[in-house]
Parts: sequence; structure tokens; C-alpha cells
Amino acid sequence: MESFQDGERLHLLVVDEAGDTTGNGTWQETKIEVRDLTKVSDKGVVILSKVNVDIPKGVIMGIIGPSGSGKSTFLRALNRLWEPPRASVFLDAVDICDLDVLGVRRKVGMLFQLPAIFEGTVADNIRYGPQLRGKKLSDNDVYKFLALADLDSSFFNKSGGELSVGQAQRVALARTLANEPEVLLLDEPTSALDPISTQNIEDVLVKLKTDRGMTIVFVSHSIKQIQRIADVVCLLVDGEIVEILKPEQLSKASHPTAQRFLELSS
Ligand SMILES: Nc1ncnc2c1ncn2[C@@H]1O[C@H](COP(=O)(O)OP(=O)(O)OP(=O)(O)O)[C@@H](O)[C@H]1O
Repeated sequence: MESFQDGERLHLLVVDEAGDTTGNGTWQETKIEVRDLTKVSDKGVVILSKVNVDIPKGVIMGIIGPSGSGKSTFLRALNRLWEPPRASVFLDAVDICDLDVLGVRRKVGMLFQLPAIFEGTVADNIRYGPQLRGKKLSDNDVYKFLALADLDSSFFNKSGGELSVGQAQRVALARTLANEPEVLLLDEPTSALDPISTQNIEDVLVKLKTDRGMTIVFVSHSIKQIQRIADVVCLLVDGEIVEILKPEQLSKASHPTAQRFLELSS
């Protein structure tokens, strides 16, 4: 277990003794570095306070913490949905503020709690992102992205209105994957879904990590979900990362608010 002081610089926190905990290569390579990320509201309320973390390439990182602790704000900083201060978020060692914003959002895709399906067919939705970049996906490409999100070919011509929320979430995932992101951010992606749809999404995420080495950061209120799929967990309390742990170490979290939160959530 690791505990941190304010502003302490963190490095590859959870590489185990063997240096390889994922079974999918080591965690030696950092995909996203967050350095002293701070946000203060117009009214002077601290929303994020000197958040420091390295997100290793090819892992699933779960973000957990009480309501209002800054989880969504943190996630949104990673693809500039909230514009972070300069030199606080680095993608492959480059300050994301120095990158083209649309390029950042393509490389760092994001999925929300409730999927918004655009008008038109599922295929239109999947073609949308590449089309913006002047790339026309063939039908076969569309089927490929459907399959990645565990959707069969019957979905190709469906409209948003014909989808359950769970199916719509997988279409939203397929649409994000069509942009060929390197990182996937998910803000409570299964909180509106039934257990089977939840498991479908979880299976897809694990497969994306295992088969494609994707880096995945997701916010969840479910400790059980974190334990099922995350390789590493960040615990946020009052805008600060108070613990970074392996999921199996969650019960050992030492911060008092973290302990209370975990007791009540389990
Ligand atoms: N643009 C903003 N201006 C002012 N306050 C904000 C802004 N965005 C978020 N906040 C506040 O910052 C705090 C953190 O919000 P955030 O949505 O990141 O928390 P969260 O941990 O994701 O919460 P939840 O689990 O309820 O979704 C909250 O108190 C919220 O009201």
C-alpha cells in the first residue's frame, strides 16, 4: 500500500516484485502522467488538489471515492473536456495542452454514464468519428468495431430508439473505438445497466486491455466492479488522491474517510 504527501511525485506505483502484474507485459511504460493537477472553482473551492499519478500503459485503473471528491473532474482533465493547467497532464510525455485538442480526444476517448446515440443508424454512429477525419469506414470496418464491442451484425442498421440502454452503451463504445483511441476514459459506464449488460461491458474492457494493450481509466462507485476488472485503484477524497492500491489491498486503505467510504460501500 502507498500513502502520499501533498505534491509528492509518484512513479509506477504498483509494479509488483516481479515487475509484471498484468500478465500482459510490464508496467514500466507510463501512458499518462499527472503532475500537481489542481482545480479551484470561481468561488475559491478546491476541487482537485495537487493530484499526482502515473497511469501505466495497458492497465485498467479504477477511480473511486465519495460523491463530489473530484473523480469526474479528474477524468475530464485527461482529454481536455476540462482544460487542465499547462504542464499538469502529459500523454506519452507530451503536455496535452501542446497537442491539438481534437487529436487528444481521438487518442483519449471517453464514455459517459448515459450513452447518447446520434440520429441515423448504428453504422452511421460508428462512421461518424472517422468521417470527421476524412476517413470512410467500409461495412466490414463497421462490423469489426461492432464485434469489438460485443455486438453482432444485426445491429448495423438499427436506430438508437431500437436499443436498450446496455446495447446503446456498447454502440457508444464501438463509436469511440472507431476513432482507434489509445486510452479509454469511462465515467460510471455501467451504473445505469443491469448485471448482464454490466458484465458485457466489463468483459469488453478486459479484452481491450488484454488483446490491444489499451489503457483504461474508469470511475466507479462499485468496489466489487473495481475488484473484478481493475489492476490498480486510485482513491480520491476531497480532491486529493489519498491512496493508490491494488484492488485486493482496498481493505487496507488507511485514510479515515477512505476507510469509512469503503466500509459503507462494501
Ligand atoms: N465547473 C465547476 N464549477 C464549480 N464547481 C464545480 C465545477 N465542476 C465540478 N464542481 C464541483 O467540484 C466537486 C467535484 O465534482 P466531480 O463531479 O468531479 O465529483 P465526483 O467525485 O465525480 O462526484 P460524483 O461521484 O457525485 O459524480 C463537486 O463539489 C462539484 O460540485
